[in-house]
Amino acid sequence: MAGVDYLADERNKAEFDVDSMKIVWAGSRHTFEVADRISKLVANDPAFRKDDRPMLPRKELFKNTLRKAAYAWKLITELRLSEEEASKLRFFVDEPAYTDLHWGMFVPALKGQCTDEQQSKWLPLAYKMQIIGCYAQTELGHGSNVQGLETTATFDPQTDEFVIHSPTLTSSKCYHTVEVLCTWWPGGLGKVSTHAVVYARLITDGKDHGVHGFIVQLRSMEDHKPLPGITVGDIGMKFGNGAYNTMDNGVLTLDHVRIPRDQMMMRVSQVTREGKYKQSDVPRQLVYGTMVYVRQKIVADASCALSKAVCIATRYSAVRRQFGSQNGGPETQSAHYRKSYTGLIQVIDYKTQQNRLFPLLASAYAFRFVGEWLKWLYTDVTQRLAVNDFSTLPEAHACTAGLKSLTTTATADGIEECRKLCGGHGYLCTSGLPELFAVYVPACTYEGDNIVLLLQVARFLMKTVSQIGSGKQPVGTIAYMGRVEHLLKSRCSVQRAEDWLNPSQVLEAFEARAARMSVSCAQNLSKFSNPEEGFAELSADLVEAAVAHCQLIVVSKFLDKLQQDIPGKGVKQLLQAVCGIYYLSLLHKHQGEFLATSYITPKQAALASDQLRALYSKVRPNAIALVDSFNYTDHFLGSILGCYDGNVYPKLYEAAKKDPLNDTVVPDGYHEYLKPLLKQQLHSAKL
Ligand SMILES: CCCCCCCCCC/C=C\CCCCCC(=O)SCCNC(=O)CCNC(=O)[C@H](O)C(C)(C)COP(=O)(O)OP(=O)(O)OC[C@H]1O[C@@H](n2cnc3c(N)ncnc32)[C@H](O)[C@@H]1OP(=O)(O)O
Ligand SMILES: Cc1cc2nc3c(=O)[nH]c(=O)nc-3n(C[C@H](O)[C@H](O)[C@H](O)COP(=O)(O)OP(=O)(O)OC[C@H]3O[C@@H](n4cnc5c(N)ncnc54)[C@H](O)[C@@H]3O)c2cc1C
Repeated sequence: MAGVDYLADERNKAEFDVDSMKIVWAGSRHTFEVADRISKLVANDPAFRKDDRPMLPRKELFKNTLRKAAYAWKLITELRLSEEEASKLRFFVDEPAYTDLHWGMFVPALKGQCTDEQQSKWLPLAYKMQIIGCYAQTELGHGSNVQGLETTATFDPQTDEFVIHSPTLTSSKCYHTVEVLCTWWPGGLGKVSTHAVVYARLITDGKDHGVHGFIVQLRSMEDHKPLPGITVGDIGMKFGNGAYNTMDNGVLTLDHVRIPRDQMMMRVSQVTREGKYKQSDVPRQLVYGTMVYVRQKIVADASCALSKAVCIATRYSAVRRQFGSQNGGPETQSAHYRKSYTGLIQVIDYKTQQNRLFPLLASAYAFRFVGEWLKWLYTDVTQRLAVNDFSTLPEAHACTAGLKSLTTTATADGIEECRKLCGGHGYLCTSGLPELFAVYVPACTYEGDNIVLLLQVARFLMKTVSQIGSGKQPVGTIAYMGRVEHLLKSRCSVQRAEDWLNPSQVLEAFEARAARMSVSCAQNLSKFSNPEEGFAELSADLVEAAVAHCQLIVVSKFLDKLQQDIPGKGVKQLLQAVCGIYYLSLLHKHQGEFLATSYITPKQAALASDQLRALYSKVRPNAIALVDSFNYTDHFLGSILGCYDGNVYPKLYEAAKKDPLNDTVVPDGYHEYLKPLLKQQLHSAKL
């Protein structure tokens, strides 16, 4: 029944203006309009079909990705799309590809790590895609420990070149096999990139200056073959069908490969013609600047991935019915469902479903707003760095690392929860959820393992606690530590469930919990004579303190957002309810910490749960409208369960018919393997 909207009744229940919410979600009217136009352009172009991905063999899958990326580039140039429109187009094509690394890491590395002169040489080539680049940092043996990288870049003053080399060791520990220390993992490296930013230990005159970035040409611009000394290829299939296998993550060995001296990225430090090493007036950590940039991008991306999963699970939860009476259904049902499902309960009305789904819906909004704020913080730190103000760099590192960790962990777990919320059908590839999970879950590992990153936050917290009383006033996201004395002794004043809607009360609860956990860790650390030993021993507690701090940031940025002027009927009220669900569900989940740090009492925790349930009821009639506000096309969602019109069952049935296994009624292999087996059983039965 084309044209029927099976979710129309749900949409009619909305108590807020969806068009206004769409603009809040997008960030501005302009961003909304660009996204809306470009997403439709992609959705309406059959060249960007993606429903066949789980079925394609790797080679075909990869070739398809190359085709789509080339076609996307053709559109970008022919339609003269702006940088913003082009990046939206790649986003809505929704297929991991070498272009993510080219635009997402290679270009930012050139911008952040190269001198102006170097940028004027390399950036125009990269912008026109006359060269394609990747970010080659991780080695087979070293990922998290960047300081431990073993590839070397040795300056040769005779020729004014660097010799880049991946060492090969014969390891007796490894059953006498050869252990190759190569670059391993970079996306786009395996089959596509012509160039790479390679991270290697800089050696001049026998002295090791640590890890620096170098621009290395990998492949011939004539025939795409690897240049002399370079061995390069794909590292093989990764988790899931389709999924991240569209990406050519690669392996690279460099055997005494020579590059000109001016291909060392020289913004942070330089090597002169005479081979002298010079450090600019900027902190060495700026070599890690590209990672800070990408972590900030990943936080913004988390809300996209989580909102997709939540949109699918919410729409399907309104369509799906289980149990209930056969006689007389809720009056809000559409004619179609009244006829076939009279009286059955929509699974979204089960409180247990709401208790799993609505906190994820709220997290998607929370991550959206914290992502917006983090983008601001990143822009701010970049502007400060340009005028040699490095004061906010440690906070920017802690925020990007911590929020990357928090949001990607919650999003990966959230996508899997959405799959379960969709029952059996969630396990079908046509639900879109298995592929979404498989593509998303490595975000917990790439750009810094999430635990390793939380430990960086913990170091920042311990440093801040150790400076309390020294006269150095903590600022920004850590300013609450300046009020630590008050936070250590204050008590929650909540007396009624509604008191949990008071923003200043909520903020103090999250601040007190975070401050108390950090101070407790610092006190325990001080019992160790060797601080590094203490840090290692207490690392599990430190990670929990870091999570508490990061959750405080997300909550406070959501509350800040609500202080702004938000136009549109009922929009602000709904966002207040969504925000309440976000922080109260966190409070409920981490009740043990709020209670153990003695800021709240068990009675106040119970009142928080009462308020949370009340907010579920407030959000329930608005749930479909809240996910419609993401403004996702059916193409982008890539899910039958999440389709806009809710007409799930016929679509599932049709899609199943199209599975290659159903091309024939009798399967291939019947004559070889099934028939003889069945014959044999028949024979023995007769005996
Ligand atoms: C599906 C698509 C999603 C896309 C989303 C959108 C994104 C767009 C583009 C992305 C496209 C595709 C996604 C795939 C990309 C994946 C790419 C990669 O994975 S690249 C490789 C990334 N590798 C890592 O992240 C390694 C992790 N390790 C580290 O970062 C560091 O080594 C460390 C943080 C663990 C620190 O190590 P450590 O040895 O303990 O410390 P150091 O001595 O190095 O540092 C001392 C000092 O420096 C401070 N520090 C550390 N890092 C930074 C930093 N980045 N910025 C500023 N300061 C930093 C640290 O705090 C210490 O400070 P002190 O004051 O001395 O305490
Ligand atoms: C899909 C994908 C794409 C990638 N793309 C790129 C790319 O484009 N370019 C690139 O250079 N790299 C890339 N990588 C590599 C990625 O950045 C690293 O895998 C990542 O930084 C984690 O490092 P690791 O693999 O060494 O993990 P490990 O550090 O070996 O982690 C293994 C375990 O040890 C734990 N651990 C490690 N150190 C500590 C510690 N100090 N304290 C406590 N626990 C610890 C971790 O928590 C984890 O549980 C990619 C990886 C993936 C999966």
